[in-house]
Amino acid sequence: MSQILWCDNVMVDFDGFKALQGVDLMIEPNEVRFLIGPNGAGKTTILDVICGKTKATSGRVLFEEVVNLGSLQEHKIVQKGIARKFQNPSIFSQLSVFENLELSIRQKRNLTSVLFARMTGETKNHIEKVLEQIGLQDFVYKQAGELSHGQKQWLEIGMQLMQNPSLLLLDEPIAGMTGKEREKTGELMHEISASCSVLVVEHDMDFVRKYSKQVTVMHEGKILCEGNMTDVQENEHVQEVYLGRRKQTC
Ligand SMILES: Nc1ncnc2c1ncn2[C@@H]1O[C@H](COP(=O)(O)OP(=O)(O)OP(=O)(O)O)[C@@H](O)[C@H]1O
Repeated sequence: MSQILWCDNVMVDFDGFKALQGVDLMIEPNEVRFLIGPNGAGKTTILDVICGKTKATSGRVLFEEVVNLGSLQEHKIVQKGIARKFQNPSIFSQLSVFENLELSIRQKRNLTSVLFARMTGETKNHIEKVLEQIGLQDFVYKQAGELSHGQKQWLEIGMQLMQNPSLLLLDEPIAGMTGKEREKTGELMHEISASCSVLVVEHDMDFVRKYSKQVTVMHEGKILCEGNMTDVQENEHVQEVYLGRRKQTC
C-alpha cells in the first residue's frame, strides 16, 4: 500500500468562510507526520474531516486507498482504524489504568459486561503490550485520576492503541507536559509508528525539530509546503507567512 491516507482537494466551507481551500495531504504507512501552521490555518479542521466530525464541502478523503471516509459516520471511521486523541484526556478517573485500557477494546460491549466478563489471554497480552508501550506497567492498578498529567495523556494514547488503529491523530499531545514527559512522548510516537501512522498537530517548534521527519505546513486553509524541518525552515513562504519574517531561521 503506498499511502494510508489521501486527502484529495478537500474543501470546508463554514457558512461562507473557507476554512479548508483544497487540501491535498498524503500519509504513508508507519509515518509520523507533523502538521504545523499559525492559528486558524485549518489544522484542527483537517483532523475533524479525517475523523468525520466535520464533513468536507467537496473533495475526498481516502483511507487505505479504497475507503471514502466522507461517506462514513464518526463511529464507523473509528471501526475502520482511525483513532483520535483530543487535547483533554477523556479517561475514566475512578477506574484503574488497567480498566481504562480494557474498556477501550474495539468491541460492542457495554461497561458492565466488560468489567465482569472473563478476559481472554489475547486481551491480557494486548493490554500488557500497550502498558509497556506507554510506560505505565508499574501503575496498572492505580486510579487513572491519580496519575500525573503526562501519564494521563499516555493512558489515553494507550486507550486509542487498544483499538489497533492504522492511523492515530494527535492534537497537541505535549501541551502542559514537563521536559521529561515531552521526551517520552516524542519517543512513544515513533515507537507507535512501527504499527500505525501518526498525524500530529503541534505548536511547539523545539519538539517538532527534535522528533519530526516530515512536516506539513498549513496556512489559510491550504498546504503551504512539506518537507523535513530544515526544508521547511528555509522556505521563504513559511518564513514570510507562518513566522511573519523573512530570511531568518525558525
Ligand atoms: N465550526 C466553525 N464555524 C466557523 N468557523 C470555524 C469553525 N471551526 C473552525 N472555524 C474557523 O476555521 C479556521 C480554521 O480553524 P482551525 O481550528 O482548523 O485552525 P487551527 O489551524 O487548528 O488553529 P489553532 O492552531 O489556533 O488551533 C479558523 O479561522 C476558525 O475560526
